[in-house]
Amino acid sequence: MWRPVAGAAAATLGALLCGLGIPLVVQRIVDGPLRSGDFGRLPQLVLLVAVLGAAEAGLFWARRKLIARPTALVESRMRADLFAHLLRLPVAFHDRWQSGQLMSRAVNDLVTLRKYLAFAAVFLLVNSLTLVAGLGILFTIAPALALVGLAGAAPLLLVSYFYETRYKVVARRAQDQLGDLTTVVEETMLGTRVIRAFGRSAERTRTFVEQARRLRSTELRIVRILGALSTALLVLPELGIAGQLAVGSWGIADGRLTLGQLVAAITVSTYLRWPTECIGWALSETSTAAAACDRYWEIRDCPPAVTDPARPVSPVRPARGRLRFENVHFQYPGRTGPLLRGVDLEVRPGETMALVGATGSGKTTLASLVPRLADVTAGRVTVDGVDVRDMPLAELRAMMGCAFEDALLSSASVHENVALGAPAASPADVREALRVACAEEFVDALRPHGPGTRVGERGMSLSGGQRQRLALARAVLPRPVLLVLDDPLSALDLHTEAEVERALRGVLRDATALVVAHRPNTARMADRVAVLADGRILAVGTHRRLLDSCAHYRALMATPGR
Ligand SMILES: Nc1ncnc2c1ncn2[C@@H]1O[C@H](COP(=O)(O)OP(=O)(O)OP(=O)(O)O)[C@@H](O)[C@H]1O
Repeated sequence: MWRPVAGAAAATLGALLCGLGIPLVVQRIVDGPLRSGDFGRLPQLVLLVAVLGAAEAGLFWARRKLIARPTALVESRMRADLFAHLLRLPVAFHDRWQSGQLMSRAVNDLVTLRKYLAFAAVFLLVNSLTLVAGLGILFTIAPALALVGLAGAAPLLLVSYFYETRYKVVARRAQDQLGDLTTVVEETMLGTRVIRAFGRSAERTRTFVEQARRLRSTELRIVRILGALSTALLVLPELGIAGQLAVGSWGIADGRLTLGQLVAAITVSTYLRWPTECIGWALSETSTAAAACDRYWEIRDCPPAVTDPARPVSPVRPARGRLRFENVHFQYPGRTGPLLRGVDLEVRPGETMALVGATGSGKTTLASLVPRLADVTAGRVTVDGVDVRDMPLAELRAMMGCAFEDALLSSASVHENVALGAPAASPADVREALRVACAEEFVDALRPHGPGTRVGERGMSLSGGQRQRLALARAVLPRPVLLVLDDPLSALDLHTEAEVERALRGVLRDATALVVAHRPNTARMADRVAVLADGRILAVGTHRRLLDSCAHYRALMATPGR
């Protein structure tokens, strides 16, 4: 990768040197043929100017071609790395961060970085070298004129520093505001049903316009800063050139300078205006790229909370599926006090345990500790006696099937969605899972391709109950030893619920299952029920026995809608 980068830098340097060579030939023409009237060598010198000009253009073209591939590679590698990292970060991280901010970092900021590496960084390096080389040439042509030019350009350093510090702050603000704007668009598109149903379209539009207005005013500020900077970059060298003309004319009158020296010096100075301007632009791009880098590393530096163990312990083979929570404590970062404070619970091999509790009591959280979507703060969760934190993550997750309340599907086909956890599954396997989840009939009726039909973004072309049945099919497809189902029947009508229940019983017989349950029907289906209250297991028993012995359970089951 470094070869094309070095090649590109060499090509740019060569191009700029060709450009700088032209004034030297011009000096020869003015002080030679034009002065003496002997035009014999003029065609060669003119040809040399043309060759240098053509070489300059050709080398610029080569630079562009050479740099494109490595910078695109850097961009795509960084993006892939960030994406993989995002998937390793804890669920709590994603709950905290706006997805628009993450998207703008994974997409826009990396485009900014690629453009910087492809253009600005190379230009910054090469133009700085050109400036040094140009000044060297100026000094060899006419030291006095070089000093005058330098005096004109020196204040540029101060001016650049002044504007760059301001630009840096505003560039970062613009990138953050772009992230906020992306979030508004994303949330609005995802929540379009709710927004329209509650008549909030006008308000969302106002929010969007307000955010866009803020971004616009920040961008206008950027334009003002860059405008002032580029004016300074244009005017100050011009003043230097004016000074060179004045001092040069005086020198010619005095006989200390030749006309050729003055023309060459002015040509070099004029030529150096572009690198000077370019350095100003490249410095502002450096600030933008630095802000993009900061934003990238802000995410990349977040440590993944759930990682593979240093010394992994393989799950017991053949797995029996004994699931135990031993004195489990859990606290969400930033929350006061633990949510779970000493949960002890055992789910025997092949047993279905329903988990019941008031809203917000921590049922989903407790269930999510099994596939390690989060890790316990204290205590441990074991499968067949092995702490889940000691098992290789892939092996742990391969032995279990999960279905969550929100039944999230991606905009792929039904088959791809169901086979998410078992990509090698055959159409027959998928059909069997669909049968278990009572989804076969509606899936076959999907047009145009039945199970090959795409389900739209987040599966929104399906009803809530249909999505839930597909999520259930996805959980049972690999025939897992352990099933974690978070209220898998909540969006089903009573008739479908009874059907899915019947089919589920078959699957649940072969697996150990922890099922978060809100409805009595789901709880009744379980062998035993655990009641979660105040961060602990209040009671464990059969549905019938708990109805008789546990007032809290009775109250939960009596709540309308359960
Ligand atoms: N990522 C998070 N960060 C901080 N707090 C969270 C997070 N996720 C959930 N909580 C809080 O933890 C508590 C328990 O949430 P959880 O979803 O586990 O409850 P639940 O019993 O499953 O509720 P429900 O029956 O309504 O689904 C709630 O007060 C919730 O606000």
